Amino acid sequence: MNIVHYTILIDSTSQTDTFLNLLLNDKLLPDFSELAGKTGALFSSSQIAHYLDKEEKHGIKLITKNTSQSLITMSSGERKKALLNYTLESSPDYLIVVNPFDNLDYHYQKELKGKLLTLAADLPIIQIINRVEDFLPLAANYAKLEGDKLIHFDSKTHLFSETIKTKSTFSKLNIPRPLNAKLFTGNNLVRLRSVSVSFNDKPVLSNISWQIHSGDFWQLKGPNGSGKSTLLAMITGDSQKGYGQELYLFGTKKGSGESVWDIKKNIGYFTPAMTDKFRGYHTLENMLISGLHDSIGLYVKPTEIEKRLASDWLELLQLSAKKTQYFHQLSTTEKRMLLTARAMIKHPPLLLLDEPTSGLDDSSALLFVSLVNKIANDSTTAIVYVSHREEKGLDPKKVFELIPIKNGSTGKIKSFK
Ligand SMILES: Nc1ncnc2c1ncn2[C@@H]1O[C@H](COP(=O)(O)OP(=O)(O)OP(=O)(O)O)[C@@H](O)[C@H]1O
Repeated sequence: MNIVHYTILIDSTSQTDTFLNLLLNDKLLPDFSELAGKTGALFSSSQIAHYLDKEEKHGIKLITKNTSQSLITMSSGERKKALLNYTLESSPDYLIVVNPFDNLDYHYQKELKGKLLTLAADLPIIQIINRVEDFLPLAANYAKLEGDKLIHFDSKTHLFSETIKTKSTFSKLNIPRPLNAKLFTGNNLVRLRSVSVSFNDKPVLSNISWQIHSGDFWQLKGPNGSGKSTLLAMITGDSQKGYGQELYLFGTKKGSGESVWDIKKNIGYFTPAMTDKFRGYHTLENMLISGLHDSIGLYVKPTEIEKRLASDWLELLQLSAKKTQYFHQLSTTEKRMLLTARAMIKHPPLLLLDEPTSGLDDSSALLFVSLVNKIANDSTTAIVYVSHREEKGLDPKKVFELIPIKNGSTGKIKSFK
């Protein structure tokens, strides 16, 4: 049997959800005529979000029915593994994989690549990717999704030459100065000494010691399940695991009467999942100003000074022309840049960026990274950037790497100075 595969390149203009919907409902004939009447299965982060929502809302176990853990408590890599097993159980006629290697560590990427290549002997695979390095070598039909249009290419080389079009980087403008805010001004932002964490007797972090100082630029690395999110949750005050341990946040020992708000006001935070929280009609200006008030929408009338500050940020992001547009009208890349600017607008002592480029194409990732480097250069805000990828152009000064061993991960520091 001659199996037909597809490779489809996407970027921040692609209307991927609409495309997938049409494809799965047989509405993309004649392009995919050999799939007509067949049942496809989807392996994507949107499916994980769908099942997270379903399992939470209805208190049922779907993709986690064979495990003792709920989906919400799993690490991103563990969720992807669970989704793949669940998807393949339904014996689909064809498989759509969207950015399958995002959020996965090197070893699981390799394992998944092998698995998909084996499956491809019998199962048509439609790979939808935005990073050239994620290309799975399948003899395939090649196309690019531009907006809602599928443009066909006769070879992989022609398709990928499309991605080399680099977008402009930032102007020489400095990042706008903050307004006066009562934030922590000390040098020792975060200090952990021999901190350990277990979940239900499963050790995750073992004897972690780490200090984050004002102006630091860290990359936080470690394989799937090594405890990166667990560590971040302790720093943001979202985990109770730090109580009774040597964990100091912004000059205060964890558990000495501080509120979560005392911690959070000193932290700017961005992770791609946040984009979905802003569903209403928020103008770009209001979105930015809401970062000064730590609110999701803006519920107070902005002052002229706040408006001026928002306008300066929009100029830096080259979004001034879209000032009166709504957030949901922006491209994926623009949304991420705006939410990062929102996290940074008050120049918090600490900025946490959790896999901020996952799901971005190569040139968008480069643009995003240049914003992060600019923030690092133009401010005293310390940055912690979590990423599995060796992010091209990213310029951290130190790396904190979690190394899993039997009793939980230990931390290793690498400094580039
Ligand atoms: N509430 C919880 N209950 C049980 N186990 C948990 C809980 N939270 C985290 N874990 C487990 O702790 C381990 C570390 O998870 P964490 O999410 O911190 O890893 P990570 O390094 O961020 O991984 P990834 O790169 O896959 O996102 C995982 O094995 C996870 O299943």
